[in-house]
Amino acid sequence: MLLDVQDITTYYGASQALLGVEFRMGEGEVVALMGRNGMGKSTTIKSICNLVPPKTGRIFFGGKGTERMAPYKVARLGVGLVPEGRRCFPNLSVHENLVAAARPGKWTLDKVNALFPRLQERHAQMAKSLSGGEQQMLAIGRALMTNPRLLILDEATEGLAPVIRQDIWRAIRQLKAEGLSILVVDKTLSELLPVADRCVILENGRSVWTGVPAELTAQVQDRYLGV
Ligand SMILES: Nc1ncnc2c1ncn2[C@@H]1O[C@H](COP(=O)(O)OP(=O)(O)OP(=O)(O)O)[C@@H](O)[C@H]1O
Repeated sequence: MLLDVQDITTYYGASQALLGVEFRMGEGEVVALMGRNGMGKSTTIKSICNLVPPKTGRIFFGGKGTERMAPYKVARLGVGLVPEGRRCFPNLSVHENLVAAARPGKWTLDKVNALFPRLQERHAQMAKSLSGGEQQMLAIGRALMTNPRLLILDEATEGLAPVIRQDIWRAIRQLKAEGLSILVVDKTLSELLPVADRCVILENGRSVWTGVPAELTAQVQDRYLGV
């Protein structure tokens, strides 16, 4: 078991955002975390990273309980987060952004450059002058440079041009093929479902459905994803 989220509840001040989320991920699995807007997907991710620590429940990463662990320590255990809004260092170059994140492992500068040739072509450019899609690639590249055991992608393709989205989905498929464990939140089901091994659906801060993509019938989609 790589990640074991056990019945967590999470608050923002007095307001409760998660009322009981549980799911597990095995090594090498791609899990799609789904649900309508505001149902708790980002909060679940922030809870896993201890950016907003859960109040009750437990989270184990690689068998280790992460409660009271500082976010950087959770990252060091091997959780690589690409947060919503693709944060990079704006005044560092592409190259500097990537090497600043580096930790030893199979993901090197060369490998990231091969995954995203657009980044290689722009290695000396300041991150702030990249397009939104290129910044997203840089954010993913940075996370990979930490050589994570689990990559978390929160809306990594949102608001990007179609060609760039294709590049990012191609990269995600390649990462899966290489055996990387990925927890992914994304609204494009036509891309997400073929790559997912399993889906976890949240509703009002609770995990309410889990299954393989083939079980995600139109009925289930209507009920929980309501488009
Ligand atoms: N910083 C915050 N302070 C207070 N409440 C918050 C904060 N962030 C999120 N919430 C609330 O927590 C609940 C879950 O939000 P969350 O962002 O986790 O949902 P989500 O499923 O990721 O939605 P979206 O797809 O819209 O990002 C919502 O009711 C939201 O209003």
